[in-house]
Amino acid sequence: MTQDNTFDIIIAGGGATGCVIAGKLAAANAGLKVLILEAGPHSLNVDTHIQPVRYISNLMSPNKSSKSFTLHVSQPSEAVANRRIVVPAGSVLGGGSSVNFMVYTRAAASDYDCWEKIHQNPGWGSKDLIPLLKEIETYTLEASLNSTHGTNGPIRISAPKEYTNVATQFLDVARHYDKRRGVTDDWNDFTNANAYGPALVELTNPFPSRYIHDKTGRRSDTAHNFVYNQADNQNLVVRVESRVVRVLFDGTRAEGVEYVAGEDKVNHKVFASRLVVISAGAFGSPSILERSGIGADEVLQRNGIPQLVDLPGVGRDYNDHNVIFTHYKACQEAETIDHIVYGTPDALQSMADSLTISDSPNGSGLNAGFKLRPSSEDLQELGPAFEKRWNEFFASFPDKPVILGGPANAYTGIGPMDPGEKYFALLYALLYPASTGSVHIAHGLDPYGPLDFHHSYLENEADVAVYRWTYKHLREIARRMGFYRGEVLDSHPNFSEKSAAICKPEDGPVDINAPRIAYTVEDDAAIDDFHRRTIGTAWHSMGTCAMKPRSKVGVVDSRLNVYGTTHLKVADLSICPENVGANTYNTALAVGAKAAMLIAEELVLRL
Ligand SMILES: Cc1cc2nc3c(=O)[nH]c(=O)nc-3n(C[C@H](O)[C@H](O)[C@H](O)COP(=O)(O)OP(=O)(O)OC[C@H]3O[C@@H](n4cnc5c(N)ncnc54)[C@H](O)[C@@H]3O)c2cc1C
Repeated sequence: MTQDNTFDIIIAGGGATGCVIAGKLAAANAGLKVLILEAGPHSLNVDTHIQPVRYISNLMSPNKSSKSFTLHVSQPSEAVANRRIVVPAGSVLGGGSSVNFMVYTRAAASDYDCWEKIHQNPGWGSKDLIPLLKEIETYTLEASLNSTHGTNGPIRISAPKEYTNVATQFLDVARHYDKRRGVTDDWNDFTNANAYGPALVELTNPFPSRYIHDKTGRRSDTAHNFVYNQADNQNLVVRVESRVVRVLFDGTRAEGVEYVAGEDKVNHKVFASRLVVISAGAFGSPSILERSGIGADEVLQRNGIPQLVDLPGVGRDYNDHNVIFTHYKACQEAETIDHIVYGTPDALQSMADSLTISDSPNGSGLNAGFKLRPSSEDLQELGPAFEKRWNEFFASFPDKPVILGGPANAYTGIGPMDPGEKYFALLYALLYPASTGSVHIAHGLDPYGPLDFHHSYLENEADVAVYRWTYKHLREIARRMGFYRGEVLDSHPNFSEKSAAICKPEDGPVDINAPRIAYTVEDDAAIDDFHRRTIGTAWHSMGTCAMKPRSKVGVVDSRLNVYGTTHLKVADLSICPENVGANTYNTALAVGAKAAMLIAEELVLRL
């Protein structure tokens, strides 16, 4: 063991959460030796990571598997028409924060309160986490600054100062068609859960606000804002392209980790005198635990790994937000970003400067959105399949939306586009899927081996019912929009030719007061079938090392300690004991800040 191989703290995984933990602790404690081991490459000043405009082309690039993403391929499932679903996870310093869509939404306060009260985690309620989230951000949208937003943190949130006409038209129709809900000026105060938002310039707090620096136009990731900004701190060490195999133990005390690095995959060992923190995300963290002998008996036996701690919760309760995209044809007046989504590298380069500035309306392609809860009338339509779920999970928590989504100013499907045509998409993501899946290792100690991954999308009829209701509701809004020219057939249900719901090209919209389309039982089956054939990930994986009592099959306690071990914590979205009603980067920031606090308390460090 050489001096170079001993650190105070080792962070296994330099993603959204890991960079916050490492950066905060290193910045406040000059002598503290912190090592980040990250499976992916550096992101320092790399265009595809810092220029917001490149996020879609980066994700859609055929080379995405090579560097900054790991593609997790699920087992086929009947509930999704026997497809295997691919879930890309960021694999680069900054993790998801360096590749994500930068959409800024925040959870419901009751999400964290349930973590605290129902799942018995003192210190994790909204009263504890909201102040941390306030501290971490600088929210640059002026007039609507409410008490939950911060003004002095490293993560800068901005909003476009102009909007595409697709966004404004969507919201205009929504506010006139769906008068019950209306348009709000702050989605992100932890309470607002049933409205469209807003994109109309007289309103002050547009949705989605973005994790984009208001002055530089750069992505607000955790790699640059917590780690690369400390380049002169010799005690904060980052080793990239270094994949952690397992934790090394002295008895049940974590004393270091084994990892492989470089083209030749050379094996290394490093040691932590004070703490090992696993922060490798919802796929990586349970895998590292299982390779370390911590997990369910049968999983470890299948992989020939001797058991150190019997912890059957490892890899269970995989959760995600899944998403559906429907596409509509638009007339030529619609402002879309198809040229960006499908742009050549040269075209992207020439647009990059102007499109990274915060004034750009088109930088993200998402300028409006909604968080919706069904009304009592809607609940009738949703029927018995959703009733139990509603009563048990949603009814007592008015801040929990059921579905989140919005219009995207582009064709984001995989089928051919007609050259010269314009499109918009309506996307909708289920926020608290009722069914949960699992992630386990399947190749022994091989850290590159594909995982045994079950997503569980649409395995519960309650989830199927919510999607069916949402499809119908959004189609009514789309067909009232002035730009609407009919549905793109291969991204809608295959209704029978005789159906009143059949999709076809149209010359223009229907009247705002037109009757709703009447769907038959066969039509409903076609909608469900469409959802099963097309549902995909919303890139929000979590829950596989849940913070719950051990008796309730938890993996870590409320101080993030792995049960049955010492000097070992897990800190990333794998610890979420239950889903949140928003995009998940914000919750990763909360977990990072809270973990840094807990570690500082225990190791008597400054923060
Ligand atoms: C394509 C995409 C779009 C998204 N869009 C949005 C959005 O618009 N808004 C939003 O709020 N959220 C969004 N998210 C979600 C958000 O980015 C994630 O929820 C968040 O990054 C999760 O943080 P984490 O720390 O749990 O994991 P990650 O950020 O995934 O970090 C885990 C890190 O661990 C590394 N790792 C894994 N295994 C190992 C190993 N064995 N050894 C070493 N390192 C390892 C990975 O390479 C990765 O860097 C998106 C995510 C993706 C992937």
